[in-house]
Amino acid sequence: MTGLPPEIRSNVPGTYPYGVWRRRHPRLLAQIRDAHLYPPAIRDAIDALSDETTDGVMTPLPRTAHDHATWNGWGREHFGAPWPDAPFLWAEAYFYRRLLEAVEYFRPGPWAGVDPFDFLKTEDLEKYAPEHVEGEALLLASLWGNLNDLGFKAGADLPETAAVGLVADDSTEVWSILRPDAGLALVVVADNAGAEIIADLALIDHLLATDRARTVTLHIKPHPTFVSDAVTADVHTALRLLPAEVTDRLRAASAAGRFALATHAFYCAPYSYHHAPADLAATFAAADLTILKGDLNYRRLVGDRHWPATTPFVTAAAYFPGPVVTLRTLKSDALVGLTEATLGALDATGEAWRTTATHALIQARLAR
Ligand SMILES: O=P(O)(O)OC[C@@]1(O)O[C@H](CO)[C@@H](O)[C@@H]1O
Repeated sequence: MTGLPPEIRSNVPGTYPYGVWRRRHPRLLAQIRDAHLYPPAIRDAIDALSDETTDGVMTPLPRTAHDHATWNGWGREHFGAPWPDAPFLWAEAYFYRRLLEAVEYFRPGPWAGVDPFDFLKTEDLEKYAPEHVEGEALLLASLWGNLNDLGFKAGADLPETAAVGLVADDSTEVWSILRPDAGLALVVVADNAGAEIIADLALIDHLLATDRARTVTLHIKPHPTFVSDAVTADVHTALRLLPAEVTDRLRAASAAGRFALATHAFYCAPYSYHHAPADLAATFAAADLTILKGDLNYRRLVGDRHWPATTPFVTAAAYFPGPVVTLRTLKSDALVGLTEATLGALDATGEAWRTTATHALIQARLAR
């Protein structure tokens, strides 16, 4: 892509993405290895991935992988070099694909289709306490639900700081188009399972019940990735935990064709939405509004790049095929749309406010 700032890479010691490769991923891999009855071959494959990603060079998927050719094409320029030298977004997406290979997720046998992150999702849900939220607060509940990111928590190097506040807030504009009886066709691109998808479903129910939305399509991941990203099974788990009346309305909306799940292989591809394939771009273009949830979707929306944080959001999101709003807690470096005053005040705190999920944002580009 021309005219965009340089991509964020993870090869600079002391930076946030550097720590993801040095600390978060090795810890996560060891947890996954030890939580399952994996045979020695799988345990060794997980350990080999840990060694490769920390001190080795990136290697391709085996020829037996169904998507070997696709990843080979995408990865040609990165294979043979240390993992942190590749763009951070690229390398993380490939890391999660390689993990599924190590645990034989796509291979016929006892581990086929077994979500390697399920034990973390289950453990987390045991702590879930339902909250009663109504009206416009549902948007904020869905936003802060994004704290429920188990990949992020696997870092375990988080400060015990409570949520502080919004660094940008376009919610008034968003509610002005999400008005009662607006009858919009919405796409919601989900992020995490557990408390986040539960809050998303509660918001979706409200939008459908008030006919703000005529239809909602909830886009989820085609297979497990980024630890807690929601797949179909996680939506079904969430339906069991929502109040019965919400679940009943969502089931009725689904039966009536007003609420549907969708997915796309591109959601696990290592690229920003600038590279969305034509069919997915057409889906975004056809929607009256796309709601993108979470940090990773934000990085994929604006591009995981060294943007000056005061770049207007509408400039960074200008290319997106239709009206878009992003609900994100700040867990990585990419950031646009701040005023000079906000940026100055946050930087003056001396805190790692961009990457510790203490802050969040609601940014929208509603014009076509
Ligand atoms: O998309 P989410 O769940 O909000 O966050 C994804 C995430 O955990 O992955 C990256 C680091 O590995 C960061 O972008 C972020 O912390």
